[in-house]
Amino acid sequence: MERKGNLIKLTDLSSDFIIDLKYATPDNFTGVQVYQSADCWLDEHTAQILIKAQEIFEKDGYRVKIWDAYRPIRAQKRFWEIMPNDDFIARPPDMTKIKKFRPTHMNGMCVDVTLTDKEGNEIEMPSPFDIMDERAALNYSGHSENGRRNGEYLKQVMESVGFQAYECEWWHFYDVSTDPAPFSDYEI
Ligand SMILES: C[C@@H](N)C(=O)N[C@H](C)C(=O)O
Ligand SMILES: [Zn+2]
Repeated sequence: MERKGNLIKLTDLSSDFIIDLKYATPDNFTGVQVYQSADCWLDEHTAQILIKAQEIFEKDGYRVKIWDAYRPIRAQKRFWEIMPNDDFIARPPDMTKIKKFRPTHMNGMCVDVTLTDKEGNEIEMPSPFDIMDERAALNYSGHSENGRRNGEYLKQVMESVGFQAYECEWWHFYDVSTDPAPFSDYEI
């Protein structure tokens, strides 16, 4: 199995996911392709609990689509330059000073996900991905009933396996059930 530090390629563990990394295409808030490849790298523990979630979703008739997983520090810096807003972008670290790590995309311990039906059609969710305003929050009052219910179901299953939802972005989940790995800057 190919590895980069704590990271593994999700497709080496499972072929059940729909991998659609938005930052490997120009179809994202930056308007340009940021990653060189569409390979989905994750911390190994994070991948294992995501597979547990996927098994639950599959029993309920859904598939998991992944919009983002491991994100190198260099990409996080680019995102922050474009959108320096703590609600929607994690502040890039000063790696010369950092002493304690936490789950982020920069150690492959966060995922941005949605759900599809068995045929791969996205189901209705609270908002489009990376909308970066109050509509991204699951508790925004203007969502459709169906979108809100599906967002709550996504959150409930993800939290049942060891992720924590992020209140400002319904699609973003932290692996809070293991020790955080160091951030890294592998080219992907
Ligand atoms: C940029 C967005 N998809 C995202 O992942 N935001 C969180 C807060 C992050 O940058 O870690
Ligand atoms: Zn995210």
